[in-house]
Amino acid sequence: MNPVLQVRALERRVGDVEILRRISLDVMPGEAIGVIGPSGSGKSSLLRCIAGLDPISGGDVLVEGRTAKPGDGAIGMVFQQFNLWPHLTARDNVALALKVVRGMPAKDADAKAEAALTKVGLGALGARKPAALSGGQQQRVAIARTLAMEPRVLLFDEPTAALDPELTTEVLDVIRTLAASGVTMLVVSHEMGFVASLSTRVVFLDHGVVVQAAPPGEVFGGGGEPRVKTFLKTYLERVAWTKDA
Ligand SMILES: Nc1ncnc2c1ncn2[C@@H]1O[C@H](COP(=O)(O)OP(=O)(O)OP(=O)(O)O)[C@@H](O)[C@H]1O
Repeated sequence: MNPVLQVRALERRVGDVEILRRISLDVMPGEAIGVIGPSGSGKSSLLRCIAGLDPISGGDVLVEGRTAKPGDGAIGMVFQQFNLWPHLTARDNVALALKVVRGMPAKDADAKAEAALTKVGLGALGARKPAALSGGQQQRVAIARTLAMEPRVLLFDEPTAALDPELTTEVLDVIRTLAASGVTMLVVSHEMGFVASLSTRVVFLDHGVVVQAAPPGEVFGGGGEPRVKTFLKTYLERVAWTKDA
């Protein structure tokens, strides 16, 4: 089997700051890669470079063996902010790019939008505008919008960071369902339990370098690199402190 996504010696520099340093990663079809690491380690930058949103200074990003180009639809990205059009219904938000970018006839685009909304559990709410949806539902519309474009790889950058804790579960459940159905994805998240249960592999970044890329059992089960262990220890202490507070 060939990798869907190949990241080869990817570098990103801004001025003399090295944000990503020769990152290489092959992602096989159906893999769910959890990307973790300290704040500022380069997680968002990695996803943005893969999606073609940030310019790269060196290396390659290949999707199914071809250089990915921004806007070719091979890679889809879901952000922390949902970025929905407030004046459009959920269905129209999902259908817009299909009509405008893909030139799909309105009837087909609407049917595809309905199917994508159903996949994220919002089949009944397509006629609502964002203001009439919860934050979790709005993020699910954003996921449906990306799914409708049928990308080969789906990137999630902190998809629940803007949500109240009680609304994160529904979004994480949708991502879990997509992963279980074989969608190839990379997920940046600070929710370690979620990353541990979702990922086929976990990539730990620090200072723009991949410190460890291994199955979650290895990374979270005490087999981690020293830097990873320190990070997880601090994370667990913070979670325990938050629970006690
Ligand atoms: N356009 C830019 N110009 C200069 N520095 C940048 C730029 N974009 C990102 N950086 C720096 O690159 C580093 C990595 O940033 P990035 O947002 O990718 O980290 P992150 O791991 O996603 O952090 P967080 O977990 O806090 O979201 C940070 O030190 C950041 O300040």
